[in-house]
Amino acid sequence: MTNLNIRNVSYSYPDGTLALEDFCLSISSGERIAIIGQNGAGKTTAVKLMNGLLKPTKGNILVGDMDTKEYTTAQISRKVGYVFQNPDDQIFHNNIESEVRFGPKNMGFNEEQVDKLTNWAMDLCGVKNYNDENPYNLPYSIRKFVTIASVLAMDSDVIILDEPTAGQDKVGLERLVHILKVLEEKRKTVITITHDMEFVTEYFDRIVVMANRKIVVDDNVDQIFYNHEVLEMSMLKPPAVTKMAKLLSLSDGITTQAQLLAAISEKVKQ
Ligand SMILES: Nc1ncnc2c1ncn2[C@@H]1O[C@H](COP(=O)(O)OP(=O)(O)OP(=O)(O)O)[C@@H](O)[C@H]1O
Repeated sequence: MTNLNIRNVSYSYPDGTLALEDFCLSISSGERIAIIGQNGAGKTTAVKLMNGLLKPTKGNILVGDMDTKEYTTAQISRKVGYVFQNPDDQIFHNNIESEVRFGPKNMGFNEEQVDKLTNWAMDLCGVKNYNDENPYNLPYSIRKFVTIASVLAMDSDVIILDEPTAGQDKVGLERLVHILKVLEEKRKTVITITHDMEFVTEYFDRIVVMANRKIVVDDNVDQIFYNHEVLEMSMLKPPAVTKMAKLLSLSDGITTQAQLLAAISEKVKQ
């Protein structure tokens, strides 16, 4: 069980760019959160701070009772795993199994545990068949699943996925949804950054909307996509399901396909 507490955090990159300003967020163990918002809002910076890759310029981040400023990135990533937006920024072995084994091995798991975690993660992410391949010879979508497997194999309590649906076809999306279900069963905390609103509404409960280095809203899905002011401010487009529900003059709060179908069949009955 690892809670995250981000307290009044600001972050400036070495060139002076202020990417995050007075950012506050508390995440309880087991939550499923999507962070959304315009390009450059500070989403990736925020999650890199949660996993200790970056350290706050001001304020503090507590991962459980560990202040990220007092621990190395390797120590924090035992609790918070981060799957990079671009797999090529993460992969550094020329063989998939070595890539996936690296994390659990370095975390001090014994050989048997490393084998078990590596096999489980490679299987779940569908990359076992590519075992002996050099990851760089594989398509982008598969490379992304290699990086997801590498993070899952570390068995951290919190898993952060940066744009996991980017470049995925139907098969990839189905695999991703299956992975999310398995993580939910294991009561892992899942945080995703995404521009894919269908993905947000179907699989996440709590939405954090960012704009201009700050959080502008932190709420449930239905509260966000029916709030015109928030949509304008954060330049978000509501999911197709919500647009259709509005066109059909159905009740507010419809964000998933199941809700849309239920509302239409209710209307037909009337
Ligand atoms: N290494 C860096 N050095 C300097 N500025 C950076 C660096 N990385 C990001 N920035 C800047 O920090 C701000 C926040 O960037 P960040 O990547 O966190 O935003 P984001 O919301 O994740 O954007 P996107 O949706 O485009 O990925 C932007 O102005 C960006 O240009």
